[in-house]
Amino acid sequence: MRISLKFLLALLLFGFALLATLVSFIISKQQVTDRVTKTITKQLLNDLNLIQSEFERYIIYGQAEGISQSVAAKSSEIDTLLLVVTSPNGKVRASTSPVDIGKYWKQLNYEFNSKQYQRVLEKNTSSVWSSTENQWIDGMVPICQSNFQISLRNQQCGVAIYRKDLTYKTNEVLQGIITQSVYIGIGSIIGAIFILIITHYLITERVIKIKNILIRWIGGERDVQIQLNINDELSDIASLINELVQRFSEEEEALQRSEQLKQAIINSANYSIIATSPEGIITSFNKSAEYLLGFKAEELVNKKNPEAFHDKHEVSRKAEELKHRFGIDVQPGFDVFVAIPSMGEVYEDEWTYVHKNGDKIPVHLSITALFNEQGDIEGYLSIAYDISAKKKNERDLYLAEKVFNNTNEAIMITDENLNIVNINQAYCSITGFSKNYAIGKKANIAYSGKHDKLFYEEMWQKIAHENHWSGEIWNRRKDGEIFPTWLTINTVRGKDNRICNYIGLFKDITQQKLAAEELEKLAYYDQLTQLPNRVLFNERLDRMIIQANRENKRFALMYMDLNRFKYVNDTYGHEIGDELLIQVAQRLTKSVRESDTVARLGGDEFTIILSEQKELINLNDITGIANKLINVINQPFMINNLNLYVGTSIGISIYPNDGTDTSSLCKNADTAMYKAKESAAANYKFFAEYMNKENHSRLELESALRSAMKNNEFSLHYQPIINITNQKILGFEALLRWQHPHLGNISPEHFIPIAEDLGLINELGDWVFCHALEQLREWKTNISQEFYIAINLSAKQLQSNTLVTSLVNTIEEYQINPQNIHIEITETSVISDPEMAVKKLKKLRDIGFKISIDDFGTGQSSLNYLKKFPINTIKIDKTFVKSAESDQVDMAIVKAVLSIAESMDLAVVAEGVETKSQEKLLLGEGCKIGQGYLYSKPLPASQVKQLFNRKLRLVE
Ligand SMILES: Nc1nc2c(ncn2[C@@H]2O[C@H](COP(=O)(O)O[C@H]3[C@@H](O)[C@H](n4cnc5c(=O)[nH]c(N)nc54)O[C@@H]3COP(=O)(O)O)[C@@H](O)[C@H]2O)c(=O)[nH]1
Repeated sequence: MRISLKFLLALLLFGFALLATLVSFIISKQQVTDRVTKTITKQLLNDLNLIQSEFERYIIYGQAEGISQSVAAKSSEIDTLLLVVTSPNGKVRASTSPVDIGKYWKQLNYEFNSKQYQRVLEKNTSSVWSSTENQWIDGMVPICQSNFQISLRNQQCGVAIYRKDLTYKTNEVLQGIITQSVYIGIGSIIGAIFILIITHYLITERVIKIKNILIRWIGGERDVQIQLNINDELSDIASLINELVQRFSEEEEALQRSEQLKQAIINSANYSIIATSPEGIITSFNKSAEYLLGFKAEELVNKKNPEAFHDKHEVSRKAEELKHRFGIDVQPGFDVFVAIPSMGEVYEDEWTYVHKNGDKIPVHLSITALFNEQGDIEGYLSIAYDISAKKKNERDLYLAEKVFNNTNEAIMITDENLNIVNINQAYCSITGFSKNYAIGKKANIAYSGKHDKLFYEEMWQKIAHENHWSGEIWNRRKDGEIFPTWLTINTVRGKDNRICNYIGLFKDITQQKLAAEELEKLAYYDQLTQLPNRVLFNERLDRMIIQANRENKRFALMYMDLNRFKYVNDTYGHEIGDELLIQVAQRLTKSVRESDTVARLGGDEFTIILSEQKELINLNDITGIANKLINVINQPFMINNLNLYVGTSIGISIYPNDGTDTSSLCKNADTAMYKAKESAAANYKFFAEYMNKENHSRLELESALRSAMKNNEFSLHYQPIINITNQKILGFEALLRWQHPHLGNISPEHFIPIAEDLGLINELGDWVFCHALEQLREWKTNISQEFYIAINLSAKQLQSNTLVTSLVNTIEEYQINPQNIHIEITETSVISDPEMAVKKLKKLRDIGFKISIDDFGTGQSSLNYLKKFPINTIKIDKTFVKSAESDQVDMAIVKAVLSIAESMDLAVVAEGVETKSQEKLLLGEGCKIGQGYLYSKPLPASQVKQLFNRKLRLVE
């Protein structure tokens, strides 16, 4: 039970006041009682003496009634309780209580003391005594009847018994004492209150103040101070407390700082620090532990270790290990961690922590028990750090050792002076040197001598600067064989950055090199001719341009393809074609210098880079080389007992005149080659700017051609085909004309190839076919004479899958008999796919169309065609007709054609008959049909009708 000081003080003061009052009252009361008793006793003795003398006088003088009167008088006195006077016989003579008179004194019920009575009589003296409870005082005095001369023995005496009230007097005095005590009590209380007030201000209130300040201080307020206004012992105590508090605060602050420092150290430690209670409850969990385990401290503090972040299987395993290692009984659980620390030793082992995300982290764990002064364990401290890197290093080292010993690549480790420190098994196997032999020797034990001093100087310079070198190097085996390797050298530097080791790693690349060479051949060389292919050609041309540019030189590039190669290929098969290409490659290579590059770009296309040594290339030299090349290619090729003839066309571009880059040089040489092909005169051509202009005008034509059809710029002209013997018109050849609004008349020789290239030829061909048939239908209604229309089909048209259907649809549409249509094809148009051409032409012939071979003799003419193809007519090319008179060969060709045609029952039309003498010559050789300006130029349809009305031979 808590009693406040204030209350206790008040209680004590008031208690003390009451007690003092009470004690004073009791003491006063006793004193008063004694004093009153003494006074009354004295007074009683006095009264007894008076009574004795008075009553004995009454008796002596025989005035006994005086006794009764005196007794009666006494009874009125306030303190008289009783006055009895007895006679010598003991009977009551007088009494304050009349009823007693006459009674024997013993009979009276007043508790008289009989012994005192006897004694008073015997001794003749008065006697006084008080009642047991001090209620009254009895006094006895003898009352004798004789005078004083009478012997006492003979005297006859009674007794006067006088009882005085003590209580009255006592009460009267007590009343005063009580009043006095009340005053004392009140005074005491007032005094107590006063003391209490004084005490409150001087002590209680200040003690409470001290208490409150202390409470605030305990509550955490450190800047509070006890300020007491009176300078006394309490203020001394306050000062002492202030000082104490001050010191305590300072110590506490220091402690806090030290705690914070400790916590900061713990938190900033790279180690995970976890403290637990002796039972394994986590009490502290530092930042590193949070980082390592992914848990926040508040998630694990108060949780039981090891459940939180240990793998229970590992815990069980470690328990078993501890049992075996130390023979101690360890339960799987917290016990595993503390079994050794609880014996006062540090437990260290490798463990696996389980991160919050489930990751396993290998750690080095050490656990120490924390003992208090009594030697009891207060808890445990576990310090752990992540050893993943160490583990990885160990693994890496293990792997490195495995790799070192098991790799197929040779490894050599030297010290900084290039003394061999170690070599692996692969090194021994590749070089033949044993470990025992190699270790301690210099790194160049496998020196091949194949590289010069500069090579090694550059290599070591690079290693010194870049710590690394790799490249191809030749080494020598123990048996002396040298072999290529791909070597990598790395340096190992110490902490002071000085080289402490070199690591050389190489593999035997003999096979790789062979394969690479093979690959290079595949990549850079044409497999058929072994000449550089397009890739290598481009590289060399690039290099050539760079070199020529640097040295301010010129060089020539030749583009060439073979004439009639396709014919050979198609006629004799690919094997012959391939062999021809091989021989061409050989001849070309032999015809130029080694420093020149002869390349095959594909098919029958070859290029030659003439790496001119002189400062300025001599055009005459190039011409000479071109002629030489043409000449060697013109020589017959003997393949499989066949004498094959092919020619070549060469286009030449010169660096830097005709281009300063590969693309323009190639393009221009190619253009020149096509020009050479077109030109009958020379089989080589230097590129000239005009060729580009021609190319430009081709582009212009292409664009114009695309819109010509819808602009109605095409028309057909018709040239009659004449029976020379009677000058009658047998038919007309429909010839396409293109009248461009700005470019004027454009020859079909120019635009037909372009239309083929642009894919417009089928549309254009259909247009020609429709218009020619429409015209024929019209003529048929107006002209009675029977004649046919010859219509030209280009090679591309012949390849079209819809050709036959399209022609059939058109003849049906215009109701024309196919017998009246002569389809003219050239030899070259069937060459690309002769089988397809035969099939199509047979279909057309079966339908009823007539087939003519145009320009016969100019292409790869072959009697095979005449035999295989379903031909009705051969048209001898105008070049033969033109020069038949002057050129015997041409004349022979004309004759041969006429003879073959006759034997095969084919009609022959001589083209380009311009003169009468040509007509005569042809007629003389049996050629009965002609076409040419001698009879008529190609005319528009409107003028054709007149041809029937007047004599032919418009051109003389
Ligand atoms: N696929 C198609 N080819 C066509 C078509 N129209 C014409 N052509 C072919 O274009 C080439 C050039 O034709 P063209 O300029 O019309 O020349 C023809 C005649 O004008 C010309 N000729 C006729 N007689 C003489 C002569 O006495 N002397 C002389 N110098 N030239 C003459 O010959 C060309 C006809 O030759 P050919 O076709 O070989 O019978 C030409 O190859 C045409 O085939 C067409 O619609 N489609």
